[in-house]
Amino acid sequence: MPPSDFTSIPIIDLSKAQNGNTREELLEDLRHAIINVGFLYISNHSVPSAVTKSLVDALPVLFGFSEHEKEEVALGKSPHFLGYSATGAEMTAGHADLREQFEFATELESGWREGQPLFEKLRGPNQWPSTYPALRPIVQTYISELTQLSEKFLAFAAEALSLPLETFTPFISDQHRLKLVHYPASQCGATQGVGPHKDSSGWWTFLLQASPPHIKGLQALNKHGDWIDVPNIPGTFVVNIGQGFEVVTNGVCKATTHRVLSGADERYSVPFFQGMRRDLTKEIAVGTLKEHFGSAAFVGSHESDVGRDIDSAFLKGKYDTWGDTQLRTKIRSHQDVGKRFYGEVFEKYVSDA
Ligand SMILES: O=C(O)CCC(=O)C(=O)O
Ligand SMILES: [Fe+2]
Repeated sequence: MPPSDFTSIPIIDLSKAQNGNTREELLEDLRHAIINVGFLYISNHSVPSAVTKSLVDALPVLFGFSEHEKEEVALGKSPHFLGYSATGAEMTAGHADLREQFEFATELESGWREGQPLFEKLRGPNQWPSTYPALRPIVQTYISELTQLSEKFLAFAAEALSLPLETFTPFISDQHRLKLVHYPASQCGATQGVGPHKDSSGWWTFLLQASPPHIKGLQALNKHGDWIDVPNIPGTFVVNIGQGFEVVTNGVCKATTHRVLSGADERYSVPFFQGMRRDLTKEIAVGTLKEHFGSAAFVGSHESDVGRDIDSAFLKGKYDTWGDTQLRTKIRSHQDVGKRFYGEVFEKYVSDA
């Protein structure tokens, strides 16, 4: 069986890094996971359990908001695509997703000025619900912890791929995004919570499955086309590769397709999308590590892959920077925001194949 035909998701214990004897084992396991699976759990990650618990406890409160309270922070009002979107507002793989979500990001001022690239408008403040002031510190603490964890993880990833620890740091954005997601119980058997996709928001995704372990839903696709369950293992985060990282590693580390099935139980989850620098050009993204990832050390991992072509809107599209591609993706999935705040490029971005 080729190594990429995984049938379960590996668990990487980050505490192994503290001991010289187990560190090599950790790096070897990680190398296998990021080259051959694209999905993994991390345990002993050092994010305090009190931080995750506060966030998990906030979810039923937040999603229990009245329509009026949700409307107060509607994503449709934000040029930065931050806020609440209702069930059915998003489509994946041609079907409406059965989920509602609040999107937050690293808290930033909107400093866009005339003459700057339009994608700089993606940067800007969150919308905080006025009736739930306790939410802001909970979300901000969580974003700050996950920012640190994701940076620490990138250093491990670099080491596992035989690169200097800081290699990936210059690609990281000042803005990371966090979605609080609620999949309502489905009335009619298993339906699409979110359809098959690869994460397009950037580098890596760090997902907290925020419902009890018996509630399943997340699945990853292996090379045989089998859907492999990714159950909630308490105390872990699920980590998966985004399309940006796939591009920078020249396709050696693939963004793995995944989906969520909704079922008889409602489910909560919280993906943190580590952001990629908006002004990153294709030339730098592809060129910087081309030689390293084209070397013989990675040939074995390539050969059984059907699609050596990287399936990336960034590479396929007509836009030169990651920021332009991100803006296009956001406008296409939230056309009301696109029309309202990005009228000058709306038609171009939406009609462009
Ligand atoms: O809810 C989940 O478990 C995964 C969500 C997801 O894949 C996404 O939002 O990109
Ligand atoms: Fe995803």
